[in-house]
Amino acid sequence: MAIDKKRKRSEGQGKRPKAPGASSKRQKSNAGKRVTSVDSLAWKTVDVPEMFDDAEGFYGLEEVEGVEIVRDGDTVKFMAAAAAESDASEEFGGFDDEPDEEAGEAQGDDVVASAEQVAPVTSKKESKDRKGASKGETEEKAAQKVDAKTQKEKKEKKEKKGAKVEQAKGDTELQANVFAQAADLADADAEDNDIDMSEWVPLDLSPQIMSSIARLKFAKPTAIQARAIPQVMNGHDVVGKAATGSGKTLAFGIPIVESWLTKQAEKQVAKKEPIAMILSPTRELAHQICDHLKLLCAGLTTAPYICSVTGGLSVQKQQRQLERADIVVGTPGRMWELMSSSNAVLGALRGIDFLVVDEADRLLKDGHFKDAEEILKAIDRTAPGEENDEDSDDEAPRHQRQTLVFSATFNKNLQQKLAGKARFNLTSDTESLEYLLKKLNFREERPKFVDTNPISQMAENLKEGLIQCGDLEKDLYLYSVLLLQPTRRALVFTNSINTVRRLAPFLQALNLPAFALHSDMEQKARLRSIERFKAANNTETPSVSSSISASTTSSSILIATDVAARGLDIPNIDLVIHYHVPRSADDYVHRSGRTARANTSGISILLCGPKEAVPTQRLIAKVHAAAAVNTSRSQLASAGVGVHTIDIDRRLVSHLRPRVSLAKKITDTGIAKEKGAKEDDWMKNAAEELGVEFDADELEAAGLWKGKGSGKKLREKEARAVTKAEVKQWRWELKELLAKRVNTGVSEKYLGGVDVDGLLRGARGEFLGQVEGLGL
Ligand SMILES: Nc1ncnc2c1ncn2[C@@H]1O[C@H](COP(=O)(O)OP(=O)(O)OP(=O)(O)O)[C@@H](O)[C@H]1O
Repeated sequence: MAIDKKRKRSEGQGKRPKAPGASSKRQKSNAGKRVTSVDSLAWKTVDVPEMFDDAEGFYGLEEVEGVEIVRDGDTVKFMAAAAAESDASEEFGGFDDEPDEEAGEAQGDDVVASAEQVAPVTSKKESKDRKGASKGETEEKAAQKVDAKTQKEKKEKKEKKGAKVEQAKGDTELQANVFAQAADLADADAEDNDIDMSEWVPLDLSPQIMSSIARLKFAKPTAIQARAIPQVMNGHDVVGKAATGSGKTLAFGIPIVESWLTKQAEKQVAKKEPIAMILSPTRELAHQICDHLKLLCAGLTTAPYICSVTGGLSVQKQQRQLERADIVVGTPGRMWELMSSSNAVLGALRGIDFLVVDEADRLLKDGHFKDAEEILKAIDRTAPGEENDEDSDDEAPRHQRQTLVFSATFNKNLQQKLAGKARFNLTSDTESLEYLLKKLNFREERPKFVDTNPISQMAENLKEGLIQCGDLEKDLYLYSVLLLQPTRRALVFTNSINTVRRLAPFLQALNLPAFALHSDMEQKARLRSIERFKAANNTETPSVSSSISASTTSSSILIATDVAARGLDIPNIDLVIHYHVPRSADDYVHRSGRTARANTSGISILLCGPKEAVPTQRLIAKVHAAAAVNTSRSQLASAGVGVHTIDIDRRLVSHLRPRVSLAKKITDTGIAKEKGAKEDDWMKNAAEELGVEFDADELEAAGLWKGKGSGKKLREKEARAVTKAEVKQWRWELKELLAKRVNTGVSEKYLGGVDVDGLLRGARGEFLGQVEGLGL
């Protein structure tokens, strides 16, 4: 008998499998049975796809065997053999047994015995139910499965369930978004049939995956998916290059899940070992890939368990998740930490079928290469403790696993090297990117190189603009752009953490909803910032209206360092602003790629100060070089290829200047005071330790110097001297200014019909005449 203790939810895809042995008439005889309570029965969690099992099994569904329901007048009784009762037996129906101290231990065996007993009696029904549960599983196999359930397994299951509940609690923050999307998917189920999936057919995917893709409403594969998926499914190593936002995650995700499903169907998954390890350069991207794959698997009857392993979150929890993972997504640092501290984990990861290096050009350099190198070395070792000799890498055995390397940017040399067309030049610099690429130890001599954007690296519907401004005017122009270019979400990139720390409160002072993201923040705060940025979604896109006030601008703004440049897939980012010119052309491509994703459109704007002019020119030339070679000058102009110079209406800018000055003064004062308080604390502690008296003025005088940075020090000192009353006054003035509307949209030719004075009086506004938007 299977009883749904909780209300059943629709499984989403196909019929939910019935619990094995479901039948109220399965027992022919009541001999040896007694009346018991529902809670005293030996309930077992229903075996379910792992990903749904995170919190409480299959939506909390439990089953019990060897029990008969007897109706006695208005009362329903449950007749069970002692074996089918749990150790938590209690008084029911006049029976008054002492609980057996060892019942818990005996219970498992008893249930197996009970299942064996009932199997022949219920075989017909059971077999029917099982057909619904898993394709082609025979009655005999089902019976064997029941046999194999030892008490040990049950214990493990219980422990696992505890761990799962804990994991689910801890992961709520990370998974909230996925489950919200999953709920939407469930609602969308009914419409699945409307989608024409014919363009996916040549990829020869399984019906389960096709159905999952249909649920995501992806009617056709993107170019990289269409070209890379068959190569991966045919067992090749693949190096994939495609524009930002073009669906690279599923280009490797779909074949990995396919492979897992095949193994599962062929019962090749003997013990719990991951089949894929996906390395990502940033924590946020790792979580996102994990969520993305979970979403793909949300409709599968049996799904792989996917987990993320990243810094900043509980190591123990991730260790537990890793032990049961089928697909692991992680950042190299934490991944190596877990691998190097557990032989079991290390051993399991040596057997992976797929190694994915996402954003490879970034992951294999920066601060990640050391850990990435350790990981690569460790998974190629043949036995624990056996080190590969770095000098004899050529002889390292080619592994059976497939290596998949993806990014939107690979420089030309690197492309050739990845494609096996260039020789490696291994000199003394063993920490070079080339060296690490060699370490990838591709299975094939030449991986398949799939390049879907050989000419332009930029997303197709991206418009690029450049605003020239003074070095000290960037705040003003940033604010002006945010007002003039109404967006649902805007992402502002800076080159320094300090600028993020300053710009977020600066924009907040101007009543704009700004959030900060940088690598110096606690991981939970980082994730919270992204969640808030995503949540504050004003679906109404404001247009350049006849008046500008704070309410007409972006519904949310994220100020970030390059930690947000790679891979982040946040819907409805319409605008990317480069507050500082990026350090490299590749950074520009990736930063700009946070907008205009998946065939949507977007704008990327560079704020360029005089000092940045030369690097900016070089950067633009590099990014658009290939396009320029293949396109005539007039074609370039008409097609909008390249970066357009934007002239912002100077009248508007000068009207906004007083607000910006006030907001800047308020913010700088706040930051200087906070910093000063911290420094004072530090000095006090140091003085205390030295046993001397702390005199702030004396110390400050001693610390004054006239060299580099002295101007900043002086400004900070002045800011610290500002009184609370002064700050209060500034705030009041700023409030007044922000309450004013800047009337911009009344075209001069209509002035005759407009009561301009009234308009100005009523709105306490300032009339600027017609102000165009950014003109992009
Ligand atoms: N076949 C498809 N049809 C429509 N949308 C898709 C398809 N495949 C993926 N997408 C969507 O496109 C968006 C971008 O995908 P993804 O994040 O994988 O891009 P990417 O190429 O990895 O970008 P980046 O280079 O910035 O990391 C995602 O929101 C994803 O859900």
